[in-house]
Amino acid sequence: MKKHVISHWSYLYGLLFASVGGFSVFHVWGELKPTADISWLDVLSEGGMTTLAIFWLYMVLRSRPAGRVTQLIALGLCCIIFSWSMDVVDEFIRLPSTLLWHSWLESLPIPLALIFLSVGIYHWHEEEIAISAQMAKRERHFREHRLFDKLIPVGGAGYLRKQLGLALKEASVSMIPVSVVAVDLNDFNLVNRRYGVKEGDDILQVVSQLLLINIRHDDLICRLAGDRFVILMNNTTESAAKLIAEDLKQAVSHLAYRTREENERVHLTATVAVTTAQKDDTDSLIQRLNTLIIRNKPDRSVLV
Ligand SMILES: Nc1nc2c(ncn2[C@@H]2O[C@H](COP(=O)(O)OP(=O)(O)OP(=O)(O)O)[C@@H](O)[C@H]2O)c(=O)[nH]1
Repeated sequence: MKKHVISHWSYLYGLLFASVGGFSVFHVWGELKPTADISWLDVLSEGGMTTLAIFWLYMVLRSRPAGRVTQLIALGLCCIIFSWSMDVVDEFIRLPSTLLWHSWLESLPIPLALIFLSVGIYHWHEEEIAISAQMAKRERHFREHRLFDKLIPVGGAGYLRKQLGLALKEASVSMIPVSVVAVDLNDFNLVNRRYGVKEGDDILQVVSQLLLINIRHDDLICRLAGDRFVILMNNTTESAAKLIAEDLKQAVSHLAYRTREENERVHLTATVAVTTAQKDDTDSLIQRLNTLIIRNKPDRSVLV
């Protein structure tokens, strides 16, 4: 069943329609104020507030997918923009005090806006909790999207180093084992060459999702470089990490990815390496993992 979704343009049309209605009220019943009566400071502050609210609406519509939360927040912001823009017009045009419209135009949209925004923010909060639960394997102690890869939605090398540093510090106090697993695709340059870099990007995205699904809830996955992913496993012995690494290797080799253009099945294989921290710092641990990956690489990988 097709889901009913309000297009982002509808908010603009609704706002324009309401504003034309509001301006018409001023035009029909109002009279221009003499320049001396205009408070330019109020015009400036109310105009600035309206511009800011338009910017908020733009940011919300640009960054959020269509849906209930976006609808409620956009409607709330539309009410605010309408009310504040009427405030600006009010600085230039005087309406007779007998006209009820006058107060309604400016004051009615604000309580409506607060209701829309409150309900919208409540549902946004619920949505964030659900997203945070899903993101737990990608971000552990803090959220810093600067360190996140735009293409592959997991942390990059910088994020891994930060998290590894924290984990090693914690482990030195609590004496719990910290293991790291590297998963490196074999002959990925051939995939790029054969299907193009765009398809290669899509494959990397799919592989990152596949690894995410197959790691445990408390593990953290990051992309160390190109086609190399590293999973940080707190409180995990080397033998336990090896079992998971083997599962990840199997998962990659069973992935049935089909290319968009040729609808061809891409057979991927991966090399895995596992090591456990022993009085290591971040650099020595990553260096050992990289050396192990190189050592474990097969002479030739299979790409059909
Ligand atoms: N599509 C795509 N390719 C990338 C990205 N980052 C790195 N690569 C490619 O990944 C390939 C990695 O090359 P290598 O390090 O030689 O790895 P490999 O071809 O898998 O060879 P082995 O690891 O020795 O099996 C290079 O061709 C890079 O261009 C990316 O973000 N997207």
